[in-house]
Amino acid sequence: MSNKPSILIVGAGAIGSFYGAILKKAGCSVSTVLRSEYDAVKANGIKISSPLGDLSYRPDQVYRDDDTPTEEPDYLILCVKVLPGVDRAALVKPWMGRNTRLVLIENGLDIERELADAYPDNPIISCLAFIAASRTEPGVVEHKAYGKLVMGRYPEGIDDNCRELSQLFIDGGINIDLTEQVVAERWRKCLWNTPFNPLSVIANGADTRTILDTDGGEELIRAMIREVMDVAAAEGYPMEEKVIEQNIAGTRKMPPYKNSMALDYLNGRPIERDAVLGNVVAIAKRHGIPLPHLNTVLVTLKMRATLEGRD
Ligand SMILES: NC(=O)C1=CN([C@@H]2O[C@H](COP(=O)(O)OP(=O)(O)OC[C@H]3O[C@@H](n4cnc5c(N)ncnc54)[C@H](OP(=O)(O)O)[C@@H]3O)[C@@H](O)[C@H]2O)C=CC1
Ligand SMILES: CC(C)(CO)C(=O)C(=O)O
Repeated sequence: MSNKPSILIVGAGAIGSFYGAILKKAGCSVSTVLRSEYDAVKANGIKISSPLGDLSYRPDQVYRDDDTPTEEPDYLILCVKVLPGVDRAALVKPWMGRNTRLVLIENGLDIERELADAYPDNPIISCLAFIAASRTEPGVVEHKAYGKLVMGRYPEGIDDNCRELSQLFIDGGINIDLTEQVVAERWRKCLWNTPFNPLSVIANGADTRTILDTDGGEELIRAMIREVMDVAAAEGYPMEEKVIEQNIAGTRKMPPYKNSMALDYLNGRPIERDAVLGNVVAIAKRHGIPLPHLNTVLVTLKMRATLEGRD
């Protein structure tokens, strides 16, 4: 029996399956809670192709989301999409032990609070994933590139749990940046996600190159990034002016890329509109900051959702 911590992944899609594989490589027992992909994973395990090699594995236990738990994990890693109507606190409830550390690997802003309120005695580790990965079939994941996690205790600090978990990820072969200020890092990541992800949906799943090369596209992205920066600054997270050009230049260096929201949209799955954009607009309203570009995109997405019968 391994003396490494036990891991339970709730929501083993692209991200959960990949980071589960990394912890499996590091010698942890890794179990999964699944919904639609239960049968496929139970029968065949999880198949992952990756530039890091074949990361396929069989989870130690494969649970359905309505199973009764037989174990209390040391770390519960939550990787479901952050969607309205999905009560993440209720979703993890059966699996949370008294000593379970709750780890979020999910996009969006202000997404920790509901879990911190529900589990005030369990440490929460918040992570930002810089990775390109997607599900191609049930139980099959394609990891295309990158993989770094930025990780810190929520709402701030770095504790022994962060140190232990980050070391396991490093042992499994990925880079980790530990941060004392994970909320600031969420804002920093949203400088990219909040403009690019929703805009790609409005533009029918456009990739980064199309967005930036379309006449007026780069200018629009620049204006949207600036709006996110204004809100971040009002929340106490000012950023240097140069990050705007750094985000644009960094994106131009990448091959044309469809972000996770574009892929959700193209595959007919719900999009994380509110976690990535709606929450930024709501926070701006509290500060009385006008966001002409971001608000236009948000309202347009809402109109679309109404027409498609999704809201
Ligand atoms: N993919 C990427 O490259 C990146 C993703 N992210 C972020 O990571 C997070 C996860 O994204 P990703 O892995 O791509 O998403 P996926 O859609 O691939 O995976 C989400 C998983 O959650 C499962 N799930 C949802 N509800 C439940 C439930 N009630 N019980 C059990 N499982 C459930 C889904 O199952 P089902 O199939 O049944 O719906 C699915 O397996 C998101 O916040 C995303 O924004 C961040 C950076 C990059
Ligand atoms: C930053 C990026 C593009 C990849 O990590 C992402 O967060 C996404 O695809 O939503």
